[in-house]
This record gives sequence, structure tokens and C-alpha cells, in this order.
Amino acid sequence: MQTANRATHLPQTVEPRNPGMPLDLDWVMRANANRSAIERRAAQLPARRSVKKDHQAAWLARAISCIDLTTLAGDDTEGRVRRLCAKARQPVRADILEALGLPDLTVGAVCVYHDMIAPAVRFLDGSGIPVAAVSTGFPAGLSPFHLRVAEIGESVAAGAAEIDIVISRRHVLTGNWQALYDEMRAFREACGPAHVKAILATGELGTLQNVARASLVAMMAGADFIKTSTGKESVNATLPVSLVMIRAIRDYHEATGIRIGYKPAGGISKAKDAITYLALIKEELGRDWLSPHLFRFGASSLLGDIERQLEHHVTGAYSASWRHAMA
Ligand SMILES: O=C[C@H](O)COP(=O)(O)O
Repeated sequence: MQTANRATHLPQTVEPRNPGMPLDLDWVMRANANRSAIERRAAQLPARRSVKKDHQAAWLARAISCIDLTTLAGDDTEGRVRRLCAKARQPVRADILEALGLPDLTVGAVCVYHDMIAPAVRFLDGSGIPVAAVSTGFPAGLSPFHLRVAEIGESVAAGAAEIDIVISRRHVLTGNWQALYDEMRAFREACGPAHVKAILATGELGTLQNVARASLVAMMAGADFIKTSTGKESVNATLPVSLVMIRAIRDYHEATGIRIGYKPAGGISKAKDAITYLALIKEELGRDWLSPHLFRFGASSLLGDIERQLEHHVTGAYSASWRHAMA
């Protein structure tokens, strides 16, 4: 378990962080993914879940606590980040939170580009909510390697407690697992005490087998979390890709005893989809993973729909969606 360090916003690890391990190419090459079985299982998931009333509210509150509330737009301003941080501190109307018995509920983190780290840290001061920064030439990851490493250092110095790096997709597409491992290792080292999420950009990796192998290599190289997407690919988080990544996390845990976090990101905007993801995590990895220390949604608009559902749960009426536009 980890707890937020309110003084520094850096996560404190009670159980050890993932130290990584030497690249085990035999294991990587054994990793496979049976597409039709995975798609069959993924297709059953939303239909099998029908969570009602109090259970639904509890799942949705859990989902909020696991959101990396995100703004990653070229026209981001301090004003937008200030509003986002206010929403992160109080994600749902105070009376609704009181009625749910969760007056202190917050999101898991706020996720921004480098230039917005300092304002976000300021606006979140005293809240214990960490700032996550996308890095390494996000979203394509094609800037010079030394600049990608330097960017991580600058973002940590600016106050980011979590760094979301992007991998070089070409290393996966050409099967250069050593290059992927070395890159990830260097990124992890540059992060120092900040936790590192490895964005695989699964929509650009070609096959589920590549997703399985890239997941393993990222974990062997020390990733604290593996994350599906930047939100900028044409295909972002999906349930089949999630199954593959979650099962890689399970294999890594069985082999090493280390728990790696999972972050689906991009295109998750409905409360019912959030519940499907949480149910998937519970079924495949167990309750331990249903915590912001091991699970996050990367999402810019999911909170708005969850808030509407919670308002309906408490008041019996839906509010207009424009009232939740900030999330
Ligand atoms: O990592 C987070 C994503 O960029 C957010 O994607 P979204 O805007 O589709 O929710």
C-alpha cells in the first residue's frame, strides 16, 4: 500500500516499488494472446454486469477515487487547470458527497502537460492529490532521446509526483525488445522517486501479442503502472487490450510478487463503462487492485457522467450535462 505524502506530493511506498528485473527474452517471446478467446470474454463483460442502487453508487465513488482527471490540450491555460483542480478536490456537489457519506472524496490525480505542472501543484496544495505529467515527447515520443530523458527530470523538479511516459512504438513493431527495455529503464531512472506509468499506445502496436510482450518488457524495466493509450491514437482503451495487459500484470505478480498498476486511458466517458472496467479488474486481479495505488482511469470527461449518475442516485433526478462540463 502507498499513501500520499502531503508535504511533497510524492507517493510513499509501504510495499516496495517495482525494482524491475533483467530482460527475460524467453518469457517475453512465450507471451501470447488468443485474439478470439479474448474478444469473446471481453464481449461478455458489459452484458454480465448489472450493478444497482447502493452498490452502483459505491462502485462509482470508487471509480472517482481512481480517476486521473486530465486536460491535455494545446489551449490549456492556468484558468482551465485551476477549475480542473477545484473539481479534483471536490469532484461531486458537496451535498451529494455528504449524502453518500463520503465528504472527503477526491480524484486519484490531476494529469497535465509539463507547463501546467507548477500551476496544478499550486492549486492542489494541501489536498494530497498528486500531479501527473505526460512526458518524453508525448504523444508520439519521437523527440531526441536525451531531450525525452531531460523532460522527465524537469517535470519531477517542477513537482510532478507521477510521470506518464510514452514508449517508442517502433521498438515493438520491429521486435527490438532490448531497445524497448533500455529505453524504459532510462525513463524509470530519470523519474527517481516519481512513479512512472508506461504508455504503450496499444492502438499503434499492431497485434495483441505485441501488447502482451510490450507490457512484460515495460514491467521488467521497472514501470510502476502500464497504461493503454495517450488518448490521441485513433484507437485508445478497449476491453480486449485491457484483458491482455491485466493478464500480463497478473503473470508478473505471480512470478515476482510485485503488483503493477493498470491505467486504461482515452475514450472512457460513461459511468457504466467505468463499472465494467472495475468489475474486470476485480475478476482478473482481485480486490487489492481496486485502489488508486494500483488502478487509474485516464479520462477528461468521465467524471461528468459519474456525477450525473450519483446526483440521480441521491436526488432521483438527472441534472443537465452542461452543469458538469468542467469534468
Ligand atoms: O490519459 C488520458 C487521456 O488523454 C484522456 O483521454 P479522453 O480525453 O479521451 O478521456
